[in-house]
Amino acid sequence: MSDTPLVLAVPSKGRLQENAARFFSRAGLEVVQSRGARDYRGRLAGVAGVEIAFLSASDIVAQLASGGAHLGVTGEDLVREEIHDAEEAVELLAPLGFGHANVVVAAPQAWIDVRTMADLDDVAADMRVRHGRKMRVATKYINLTRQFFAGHGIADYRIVESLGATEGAPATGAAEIIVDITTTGATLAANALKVLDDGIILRSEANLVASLRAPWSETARAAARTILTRIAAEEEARTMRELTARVGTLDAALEREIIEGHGGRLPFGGPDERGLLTVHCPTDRVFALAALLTDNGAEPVTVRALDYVFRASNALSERLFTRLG
Ligand SMILES: Nc1ncnc2c1ncn2[C@@H]1O[C@H](COP(=O)(O)OP(=O)(O)OP(=O)(O)O)[C@@H](O)[C@H]1O
Ligand SMILES: O=P(O)(O)OC[C@H]1O[C@H](OP(=O)(O)OP(=O)(O)O)[C@H](O)[C@@H]1O
Ligand SMILES: [Mg+2]
Repeated sequence: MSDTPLVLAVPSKGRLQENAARFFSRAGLEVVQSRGARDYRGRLAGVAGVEIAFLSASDIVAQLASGGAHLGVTGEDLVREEIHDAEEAVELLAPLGFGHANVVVAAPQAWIDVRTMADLDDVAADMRVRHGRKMRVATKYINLTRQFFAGHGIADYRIVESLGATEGAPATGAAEIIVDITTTGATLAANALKVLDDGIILRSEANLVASLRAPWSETARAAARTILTRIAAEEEARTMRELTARVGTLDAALEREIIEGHGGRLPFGGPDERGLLTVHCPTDRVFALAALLTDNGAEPVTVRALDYVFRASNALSERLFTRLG
């Protein structure tokens, strides 16, 4: 039990596969597929105690919910839809900046008077009173739909479960409206559907998700620490730049301006014995900070991107281990 490996669930198909692979490789985590293995498993090069499970995005959610996987990359939409007690079962450690998609309520464009959920409520009541039947909603997001409609006080409807080509349901007569995921809107447009003005149920993206029900052995915890440390180190490096300049001495006013005025950090403290100062700052503050330094007589100012910034602790690990206790 104390050496139960960490199971890391990685998308093996679909929309998230390529970006997820890129995300791990950027963090220096090389996924190696075991050869000849009977089940679909792999490992992480150079990181002990890790088993990779290659699964679809929705299977990853199921494994995280049951504790069959410790960590995984999957869409928030699937987490919210498929785990009824998501708050207790999992922790969303970090949004990953890819796999963006909205879960939306869409109606036929021909319904020109229907723009909002309130309008939809009128349509539903009307259908019920005048035609004695309920408005049908085609979707695979049954739970998200129920919660959202209830939140808008809409009760006169019936869900028609749809497991593919949901956008076609209004045209075929299987349902009046739909709830589905959309990124570009092209599929909705091709089916003459429109998103209601207040019909965005969830703005989703891929997340790094931890299971709170997995067997968190010492081995699994150590592996998670290694993985999260690399991810955090790459993320910090990617979102900042390092400026170097000879300032001689650093007066208090300039130091305050660097830190408070520009969100800068002095990772190695004040200037070294040669008067060289190293500043880390968010990428969008580089030019302003470089100007500040040259205005204060420091030149030249060099700027570079870094690969990693390793720290003894990071927000991802802290989040996970606080939750695990
Ligand atoms: N345009 C999009 N359409 C659908 N999903 C998207 C889109 N963009 C990002 N995603 C994300 O990708 C996740 C996985 O969707 P995808 O359709 O790729 O799964 P899949 O591996 O094909 O599995 P399935 O066979 O169950 O559809 C979605 O739940 C969502 O979080
Ligand atoms: O807004 P768009 O950019 O046009 O994307 C939306 C489409 O993508 C998804 O389907 P997917 O391709 O994943 O097929 P699936 O339903 O078979 O999983 C979704 O169900 C829509 O059909
Ligand atoms: Mg799909």
